[in-house]
Amino acid sequence: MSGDLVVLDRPERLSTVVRPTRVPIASEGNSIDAADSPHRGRHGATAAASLKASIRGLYDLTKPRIVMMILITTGMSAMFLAGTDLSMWMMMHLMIGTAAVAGSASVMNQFIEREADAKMMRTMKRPLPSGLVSPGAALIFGITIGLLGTAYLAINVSQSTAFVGVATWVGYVMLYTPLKQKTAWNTTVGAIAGALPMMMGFAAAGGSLTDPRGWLLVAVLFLWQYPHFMAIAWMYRGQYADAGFKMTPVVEPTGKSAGWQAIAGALALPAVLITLVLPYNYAPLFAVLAVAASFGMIRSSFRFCGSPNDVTARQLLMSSLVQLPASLAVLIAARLLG
Ligand code: HEM
Ligand SMILES: CC(C)=CCC/C(C)=C/CC/C(C)=C/COP(=O)(O)OP(=O)(O)O
Repeated sequence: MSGDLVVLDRPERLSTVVRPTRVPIASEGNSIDAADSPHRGRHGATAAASLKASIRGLYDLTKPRIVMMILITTGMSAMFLAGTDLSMWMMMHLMIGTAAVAGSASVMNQFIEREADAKMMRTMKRPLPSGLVSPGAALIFGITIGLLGTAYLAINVSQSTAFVGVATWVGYVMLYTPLKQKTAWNTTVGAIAGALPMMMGFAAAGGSLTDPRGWLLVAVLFLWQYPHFMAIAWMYRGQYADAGFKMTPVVEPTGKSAGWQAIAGALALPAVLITLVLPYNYAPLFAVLAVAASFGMIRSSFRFCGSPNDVTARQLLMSSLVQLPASLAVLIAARLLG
């Protein structure tokens, strides 16, 4: 999910073990052989550098940027329900537990996709295809932080939060990830997994899993992912096809289907936002703000659908990255000021 830097490397450098003799330049996600290093012979320094690089590789496997985005959306959802009653201790526990479970999901996703990731320029520098981390180490790490994170949420936040976390993990790792190679419907399943952390935040703030407000919050993030991901899927359609991923623009190359899906998500989103702000004071004002926050992404979706190309797709991706924080800000403002 992240926009990894692509540094040239040989994809045939696939490895099944962490290579103790290689000193990777972790910041570049690249690596060089110890034999090339001027520090050859300084075993302590070499071992320390190798350990540091392996730790950095495990950290990168968690996809820290998507974890950060998930934490922001989860936290905003909790804030929307709790308002000024929000407990900072609860938030801290929610962030720690959710980061571990979401990080685990990303590690497992890359463990399963390590061969496909080696075929895409966008992902071939990741820790598994580049050989920085062994599949065995990734598997143990992913399972360990997933179990610890789930237990942490159940003990320190609530059992319902932990339950939704597990459902999200299963949806992402066991459904979305294998479906990417089978059907373009994978995006719908991935969007459900991407949106469920909203329900984790809602449940953490004391919300019931049957409260429609929680599901409206889930719907916000679910719908947003269509324009967000259709733009990305168009830009990387060649790489996705090479890696065997059946994204919409791969199976329907005109881009029209991707365009219509982007439009549908972009248009439905403000309707859900308006429904959420209706109960609060100044609802008409916040409804107008919700439409204003959505306008750029709606316009970009129509432009993309009318003429699917790399420029309109990039504009759509950019507008999606503005639209999400703007929408969340409108919701929080309605809750706190309305
Ligand atoms: C079906 C679900 C999703 C898919 C398949 C997806 C995929 C991606 C991909 C491949 C990129 C990299 C684009 C590039 O390299 O140019 C990206 C970027 C991004 N995504 Fe998503 N995403 C999804 C859901 C989400 C969700 C739920 C969030 C927020 C909670 C999110 C936030 C972002 C952000 C902020 C970026 C830009 C920064 C970055 O590259 O890390 N995405 N997404
Ligand atoms: C709390 C918890 C368990 C959260 C996990 C949910 C999660 C990580 C959602 C991310 C959304 C998503 C489908 C991203 C794309 O992955 P991708 O595999 O298509 O991205 P890639 O091609 O960059 O690997």
